[in-house]
Amino acid sequence: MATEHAFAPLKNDLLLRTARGEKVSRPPCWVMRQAGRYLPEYHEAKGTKDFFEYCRSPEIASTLTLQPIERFAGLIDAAIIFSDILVIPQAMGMEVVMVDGKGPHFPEPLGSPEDTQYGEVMEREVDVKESLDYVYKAITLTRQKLEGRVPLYGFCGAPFTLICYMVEGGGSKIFRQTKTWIFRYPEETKKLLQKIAELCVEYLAQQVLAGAQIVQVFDSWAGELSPTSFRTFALPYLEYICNHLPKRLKELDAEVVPMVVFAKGAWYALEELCQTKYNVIGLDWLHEPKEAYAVAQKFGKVVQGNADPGVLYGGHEAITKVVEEMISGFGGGKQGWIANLGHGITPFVKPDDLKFFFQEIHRLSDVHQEQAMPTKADLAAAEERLHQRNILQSDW
Ligand SMILES: Cc1c2[nH]c(c1CCC(=O)O)Cc1[nH]c(c(CCC(=O)O)c1C)Cc1[nH]c(c(CCC(=O)O)c1C)Cc1[nH]c(c(C)c1CCC(=O)O)C2
Repeated sequence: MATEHAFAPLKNDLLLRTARGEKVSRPPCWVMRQAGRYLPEYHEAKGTKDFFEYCRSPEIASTLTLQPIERFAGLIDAAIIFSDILVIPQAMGMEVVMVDGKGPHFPEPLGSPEDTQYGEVMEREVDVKESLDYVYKAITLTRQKLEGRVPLYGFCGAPFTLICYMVEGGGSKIFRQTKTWIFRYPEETKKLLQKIAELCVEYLAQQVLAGAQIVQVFDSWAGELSPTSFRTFALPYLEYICNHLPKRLKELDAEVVPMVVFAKGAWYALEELCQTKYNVIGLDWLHEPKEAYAVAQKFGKVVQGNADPGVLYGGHEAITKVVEEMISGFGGGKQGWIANLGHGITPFVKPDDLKFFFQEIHRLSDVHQEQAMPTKADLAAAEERLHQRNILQSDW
């Protein structure tokens, strides 16, 4: 095993054990975007600096990563490195700025494959090991500062979601450019997706070498695709990543860590995602916990999610109800479930309401009687419902 860095032993291994499918005493929890704008200490640390400037500073990135770990000490079971999915397009030579209150902006998005820019991007040699060195340094420093309190997630954006940003130039409502690319230029789109998938493998491998203990691939825009388009432009590249990362890690003499996939909005692809080599399948709140859990159990997969992030605006009673539904739906919470929101935490949430969400996960999983695992009849019923929904979807 590569011993490039010596880190303190892990004191809380609930999440890694759950990700590997083991039984645990309670469900591990964390939330996507847990280091972010809802935290007053985030704004304090950030000052007036540019977003990507503090992503590039290992000292600042590690400080921000640790903020929720310190605030929610004893309640939270994982850290996620403070960075952004758009560092890959940056490594590919594209300029990305973060506009306050608006989100990411590419001053020169990728034009059509008929432009010379496409050829340039395709031919450019990209060295993610060198150009994203600051991310690996931030990971190593964060592991040192964590002193084994909780494990650290590394992450990247999925190829499809990354090309959405690269061609749209930012967020979008109608995805005009993305849809033009996939429907008008499918072959060129696939070549670009493949190039990005290869970069993702190397980028995640380097994150693990630097100290990431689990990795997550965010396909945040998957839900913009039809099931057929998802199978053509998203799934094969998600699969490329999970099929190649373990091999690359072995080559580098690094530990093969658990892999998480989060394809937001792709509820129709749950079974297909369960058939990949990802260990954990991230769920958004379009999934009914009980139904998704039964499907995942059938394939021996762990799930992560899936409360509607909006419940954190709804006060204690609403939070308790959603947590109850998750715990009973996800088999009692002692195996096969990492508690999380169904997408990133949103601005304006009161940190104490997130704290209450975590406390309720601890409290209710403790009082919850050990549940029987789903029966064969439960599994068959869940499968039937899923097929019904797929049939309905293809009729639309
Ligand atoms: C789509 C996406 C992006 N970035 C990311 C995704 C995938 C997850 C998802 O779907 O939400 C991933 C991401 N971005 C950030 C993290 C940090 C780690 C964490 O706490 O989860 C992670 C895991 C920091 C961030 N990334 C961003 C902020 C806010 C920056 C600020 O205004 O201070 C943070 C803390 C900015 C960002 N970055 C991005 C957008 C669309 C925005 C603006 C909108 C928003 O803020 O929610 C791209």
